[in-house]
Amino acid sequence: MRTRISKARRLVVKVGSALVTNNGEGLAVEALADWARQIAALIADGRQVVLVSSGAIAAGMQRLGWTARPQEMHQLQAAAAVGQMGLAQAYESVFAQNGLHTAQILLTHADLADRTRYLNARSTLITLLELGVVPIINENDTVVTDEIKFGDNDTLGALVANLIDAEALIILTDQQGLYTADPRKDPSATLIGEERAENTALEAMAGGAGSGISKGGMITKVRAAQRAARSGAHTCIASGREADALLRVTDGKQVGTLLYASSTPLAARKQWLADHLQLAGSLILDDGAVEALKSGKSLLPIGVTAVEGDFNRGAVVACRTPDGREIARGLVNYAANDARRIARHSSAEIENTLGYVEETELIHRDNLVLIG
Ligand SMILES: Nc1ncnc2c1ncn2[C@@H]1O[C@H](COP(=O)(O)OP(=O)(O)O)[C@@H](O)[C@H]1O
Ligand SMILES: N[C@@H](CCC(=O)OP(=O)(O)O)C(=O)O
Repeated sequence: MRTRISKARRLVVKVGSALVTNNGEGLAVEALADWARQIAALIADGRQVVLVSSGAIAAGMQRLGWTARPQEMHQLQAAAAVGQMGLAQAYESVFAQNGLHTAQILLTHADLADRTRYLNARSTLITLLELGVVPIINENDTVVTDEIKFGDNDTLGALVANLIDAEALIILTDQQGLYTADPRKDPSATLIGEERAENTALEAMAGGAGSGISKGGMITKVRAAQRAARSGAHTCIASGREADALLRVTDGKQVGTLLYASSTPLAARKQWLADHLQLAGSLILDDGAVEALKSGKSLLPIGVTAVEGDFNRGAVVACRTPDGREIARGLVNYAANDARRIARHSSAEIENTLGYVEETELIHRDNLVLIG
């Protein structure tokens, strides 16, 4: 089972507030430097890593000299804005020592719920990974209200894993992994080695946060693993204080708790598309494009003869034969009006026609599933 995680090429690593800020005492620069060293080794090994880091509020509180976490939203937001500066500076510097660039990405729930913004965030992250940059993500605490909040970064980590089709989510925390009960409260609790992420019995074992500065606790980590599994990612919950934790987990060693997914990211993505009920429109293909799709290729604008409906970039649309039969469906890279303008044109003509190029394909083959 552990070999599944050792094979992962694209990883999301999440580090919690308690670890990042030495239990709220200030940024744990040595710990950050140690994760940067391990992440650099993973990248040198040909892997891609996104880091989701908490700690802005705790670091901000420390900088402002506040000893208790404030209740009021605007004070938390102010602390996060102050702390995020320190967090970004510290990461920039520890990754630079390993010859790596970092990129700061602050997200809200609304960014991932909106199809267009979702695709934009996905493209940006994947571009950064291909450039060998380490994206460092946190919730955009300054603008969040309850409706657009992830609330905890375990959920954010899982959504990022969904977003970029990561094969693994590694959650580093202040415990060795998931225990049968909260070890702070029940000394007889034992560590779970591995379990299917979808096993709902896990939720009953997991409790809330362990310290005043953290948000989620173990329950959000278990739910994050379930969410990550939906897009085919395995989750490992491990101690961020253990030497070489990231390297050992990705080497397939028995570290922490492995909550494994039952399908692969690509299979899960295609299943999600196949199950999609609401189609926002249709693309009518010529015979050549029908054949291309059947042989596993992407859909290029040149093979589309007509565009039906009104949809945005990122919508799920049907691909139909000239006589109207649905043969595939997928996530479209251009809004309906732009798709109409580039239909029947070669990909090289997209820029002249629209004045910009989003992607050379109308639908990429990873975002396309054959029907019937
Ligand atoms: N079943 C469990 N196994 C391990 N830890 C648990 C469990 N239930 C609750 N916890 C608590 O969850 C804490 C980790 O979550 P949290 O405090 O949110 O940390 P982080 O900042 O890393 O997200 C642990 O310190 C522990 O007290
Ligand atoms: N965005 C917040 C993260 C809060 C949070 O989820 O913390 P944790 O439970 O420690 O992962 C911050 O940076 O302080």
